[in-house]
Amino acid sequence: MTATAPMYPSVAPVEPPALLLDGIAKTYRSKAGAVDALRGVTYHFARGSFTAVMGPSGSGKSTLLQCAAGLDQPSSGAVVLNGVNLNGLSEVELTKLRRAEMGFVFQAYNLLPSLTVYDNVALPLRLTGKRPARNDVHGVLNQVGLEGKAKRRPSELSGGQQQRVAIARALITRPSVFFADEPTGALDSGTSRQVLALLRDATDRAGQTVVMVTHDPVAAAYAERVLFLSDGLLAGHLDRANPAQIAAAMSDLEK
Ligand SMILES: Nc1ncnc2c1ncn2[C@@H]1O[C@H](COP(=O)(O)OP(=O)(O)OP(=O)(O)O)[C@@H](O)[C@H]1O
Repeated sequence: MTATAPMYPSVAPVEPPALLLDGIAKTYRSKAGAVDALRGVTYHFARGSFTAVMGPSGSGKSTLLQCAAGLDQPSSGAVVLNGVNLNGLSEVELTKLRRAEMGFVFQAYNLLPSLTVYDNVALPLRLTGKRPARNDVHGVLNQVGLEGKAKRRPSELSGGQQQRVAIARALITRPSVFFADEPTGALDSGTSRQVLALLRDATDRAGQTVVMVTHDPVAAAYAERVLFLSDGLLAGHLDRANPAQIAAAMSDLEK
């Protein structure tokens, strides 16, 4: 594994990174005491990159994703998305930015059970006040291989199909950054491959940026870079690694 020096560009890049984490730290305080979940993480995620984030349980992966997506605030440091510092935004501005620029794919698909597949996919556009074009909705359903399922309800679909609806819903706004937290955690290996291929495609064909937290070395191998977190800090990275190399690095970290 290669040590990950803070990836703060020494020369100004031609365009800002899709996502910059600038020294983010997060301390959770409760009656039981304080937990330093992140202890100063600096990293830039290049536009069009697919990065997996791995690390032992409790190393701070979910906290990193939550802070990066503006769902939680770091205790210190800054998150900058497409040149916009999230710290300076009001809750309303943050919600707007999230709806316009970010897509979310979680282990739990978070589909609305009473809506059809079509309406679930169209929802993010309706939330931004736009009238979804039928062709766009059918286009993303086609892209995820579910063109025949538009009128179904989520409960009538398999887990893998539901996750593909969730991906279609994330694709419809053409977000610049996708955040995925264990997107294949509940899926069998064949279905996982389809879902990961869709995320890979988002970076390769559409230049979108994917940040994916996973425990699965096979899933992580779809990313060109795997970042390892340990105890709230970046512990290193692997580039274009295969699942065996990723698993070996993980077991070293867990020793
Ligand atoms: N809301 C919270 N309040 C207090 N402590 C928290 C909270 N959320 C997370 N933590 C603590 O912060 C640390 C990092 O947690 P986090 O969930 O980010 O780790 P993780 O790497 O995603 O773990 P896992 O792989 O088990 O999901 C852990 O010690 C955890 O117990």
